[in-house]
Amino acid sequence: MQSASQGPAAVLIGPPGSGKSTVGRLLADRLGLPFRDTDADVEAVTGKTVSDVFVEDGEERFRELEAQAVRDALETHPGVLALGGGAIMHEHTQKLLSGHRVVYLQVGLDQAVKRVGLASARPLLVLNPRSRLRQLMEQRRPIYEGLAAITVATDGREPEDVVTEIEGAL
Ligand SMILES: Nc1ncnc2c1ncn2[C@@H]1O[C@H](COP(=O)(O)OP(=O)(O)O)[C@@H](O)[C@H]1O
Ligand SMILES: O=C(O)C1=C[C@@H](OP(=O)(O)O)[C@@H](O)[C@H](O)C1
Ligand SMILES: [Mg+2]
Repeated sequence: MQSASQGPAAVLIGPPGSGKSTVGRLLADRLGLPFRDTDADVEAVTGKTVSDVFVEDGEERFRELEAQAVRDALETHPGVLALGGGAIMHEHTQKLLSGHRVVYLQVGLDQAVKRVGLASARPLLVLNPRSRLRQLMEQRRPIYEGLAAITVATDGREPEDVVTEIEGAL
């Protein structure tokens, strides 16, 4: 692994269903480092689920809390950090990410729809998950690409295999 002066060993970005939370935890285990997920941080700070924060406080408030969680983690977390899929839309977060080991997990629309269907509720994808996902992925793709230091395709691959590729690239 490359040595870094500071910051997380890897920061995972990508759309919902790309596997950031799953692959991030496995990568941290593999590296023997702690794992952190900004969605879990927001839940810990608010004492609510991400869905409840969206419904009760609104998306704007969620984005503020998320940006704060990213800022804290980039300063203090030495392990693997998974961001929520939309965290990179925040302009200050984009600036903060430059210089970090940002790993972009790519996923195609079909796979993302399948994976999200299997996972817990995502408030943005409750209605019309396929068309919402397509819209989010098209809007965000240039940003994910622009921030990525390492890009890994995940379609048709097991999480363990994705982890092995990231480990080799770090
Ligand atoms: N490479 C993969 N192949 C198959 N299923 C996956 C893969 N990566 C993640 N999953 C599954 O997809 C769902 C969403 O994964 P998750 O890690 O929550 O994604 P994200 O955090 O990027 O939204 C979970 O059920 C997870 O087990
Ligand atoms: O893409 C998004 O805007 C979101 C993605 C979710 O995280 P995952 O990408 O881990 O699903 C979560 O932060 C929230 O539901 C909003
Ligand atoms: Mg996640």
